[in-house]
Amino acid sequence: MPNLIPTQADQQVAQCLEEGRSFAMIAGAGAGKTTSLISALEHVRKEFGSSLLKQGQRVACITYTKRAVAVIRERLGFDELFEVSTLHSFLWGEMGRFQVDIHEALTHFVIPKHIESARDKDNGGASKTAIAARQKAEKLEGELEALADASAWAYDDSNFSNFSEGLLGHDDVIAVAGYLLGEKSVFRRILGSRYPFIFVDEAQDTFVSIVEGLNELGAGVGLPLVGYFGDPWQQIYDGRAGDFSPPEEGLSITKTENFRCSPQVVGLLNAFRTDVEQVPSGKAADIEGSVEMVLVEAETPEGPRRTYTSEQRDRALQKMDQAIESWGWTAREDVTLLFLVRQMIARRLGFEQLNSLFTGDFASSRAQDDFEAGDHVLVRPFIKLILPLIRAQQDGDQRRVIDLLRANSPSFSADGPNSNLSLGKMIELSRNAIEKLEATWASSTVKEVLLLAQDLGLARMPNRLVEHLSRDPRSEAFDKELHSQEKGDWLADAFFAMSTEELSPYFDFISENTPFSTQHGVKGEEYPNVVVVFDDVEARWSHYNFNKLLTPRTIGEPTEGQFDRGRKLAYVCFSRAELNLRILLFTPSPADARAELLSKGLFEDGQIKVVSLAA
Ligand SMILES: Nc1ncnc2c1ncn2[C@@H]1O[C@H](COP(=O)(O)OP(=O)(O)OP(=O)(O)O)[C@@H](O)[C@H]1O
Repeated sequence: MPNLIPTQADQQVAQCLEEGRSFAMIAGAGAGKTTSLISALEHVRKEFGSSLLKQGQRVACITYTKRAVAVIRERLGFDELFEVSTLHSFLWGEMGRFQVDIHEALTHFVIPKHIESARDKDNGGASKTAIAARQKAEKLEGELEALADASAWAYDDSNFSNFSEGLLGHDDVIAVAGYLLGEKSVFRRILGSRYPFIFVDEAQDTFVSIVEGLNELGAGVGLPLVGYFGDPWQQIYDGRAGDFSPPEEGLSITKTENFRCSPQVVGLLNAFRTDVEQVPSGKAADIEGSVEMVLVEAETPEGPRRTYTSEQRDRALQKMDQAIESWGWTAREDVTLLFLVRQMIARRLGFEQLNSLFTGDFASSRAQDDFEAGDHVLVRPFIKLILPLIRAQQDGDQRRVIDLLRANSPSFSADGPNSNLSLGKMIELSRNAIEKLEATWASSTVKEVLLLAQDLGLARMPNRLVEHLSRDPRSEAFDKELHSQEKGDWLADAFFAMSTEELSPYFDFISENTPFSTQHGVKGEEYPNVVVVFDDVEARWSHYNFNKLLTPRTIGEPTEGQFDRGRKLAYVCFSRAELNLRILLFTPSPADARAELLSKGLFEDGQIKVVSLAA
């Protein structure tokens, strides 16, 4: 990267690398943690690279997302010296050979723990929860018994394990790895000799048992060395290491620069967070930005389960629009709006029913996650092919139409039935097919469109989807407990019966073509102008309460969980702004909230505006 400003924290890291001393770099938002990580890796390459390679050793760099893996690999020039992977794939790659130990971990530790937690939920009574927990425990006990001679374990890139088939899901890979790192010194020794340098990016999001195991590996001075980079205040998912520390005799390093945010935004970050005092640095230090808080009087929710009705949601959005207009930010492309929940975004963009369906009773938490990622089996053909095709056709982009079809469509793929046609003929055929699809789109149900796409051989249909399409709709009334394993059928039936109208705005949101994002979805991002919208009515009450977090004297004290989760999420959101930050808080008592915020010194008088309902 050009014009990198050297920092004291990076010098301390370099010193640790020379001494073989483990370390943990704690750095606030915008500090350039990725830059520090890359310079550490480059330092190791320069000083120790050739001797490591001679001894068949490599450098491990564990990061959080597949996207980060790609970025780091590229920045290192795809050098074989480095093993850059996500945590799960790194761990599985190293432990997959230890089949006997995996078996021991599962039978002695992992499955018994699952059984224990199911038994804890069973009070011996006849409630549905107790019965379901009992059944789960019995099923697991049966599986555990049948495992006696199972030998081959594989990692199944999914949320759940299937023990009887020898498949481990995400969580259990972590649990097994934690056991091996903690209990099996041979495993630890081999890991340390294969990777004398192990770096962990986003360490706050690593699992506690893994940090504990790595800390044992990297303890003392000399190799192997473990280096963490992270920020405890940016741990926004539950059950992660959060407050990580270096291995024994390792060095804690604090990086105080903020290269991203204007001094005004850094001012708020420093008032909000007291463990690291950041210094505006580099080019950002010379920028003139701004921070403003708008307190909007919130309506009392009148919808089911203390939520807004659609009309109330619209009125809240209108208030937001007024505020945006008052800043002169309406319809600007350089403004990003961050919401806690998607329902508000879905209402605004026009996919509210779709969003409700995939967050409602018929959706498992996995179904919801997949929907949020645009990768649920029911929506996948629309997101991967049908909508991109229609858009490309509307834009007259024939090249893209053909590329999409070649990559995704059974009829037009390289080994498909039309593969030997001339390009002209392909274009003609595809145009006919897409025109048919477009004509059907406006007046048909989702199911009709899917069946047509299947008939035309346009979209590759996942097996689960084909099964749903070919069965009759479920006729019995849905029972939450009775049908908990089959609720996907009701989800599919309801989805198939919808019109296609909401799919297009959902596609735009998923493709990041709108100014909206969720607060959880913006980790690691940076935007010039940010509006953070806090509306507790829209939040899950037990998890987040931003009124209690920011104005406890006015609204009441948050629970420990609300406090901890809320302040980290708020910090992540505030710190995305490079230039200007706006915070919109819906509060039942704007005047009192204003007084409290001023007394806390988070904002100055001119930075807080109040909008009351009568306005
Ligand atoms: N040493 C440096 N000199 C100048 N600019 C830097 C330096 N390090 C990082 N930057 C710039 O600062 C910005 C923030 O860096 P980066 O996104 O890596 O921070 P981060 O610590 O990962 O932040 P966060 O934890 O908030 O996601 C980027 O625009 C990056 O290019």
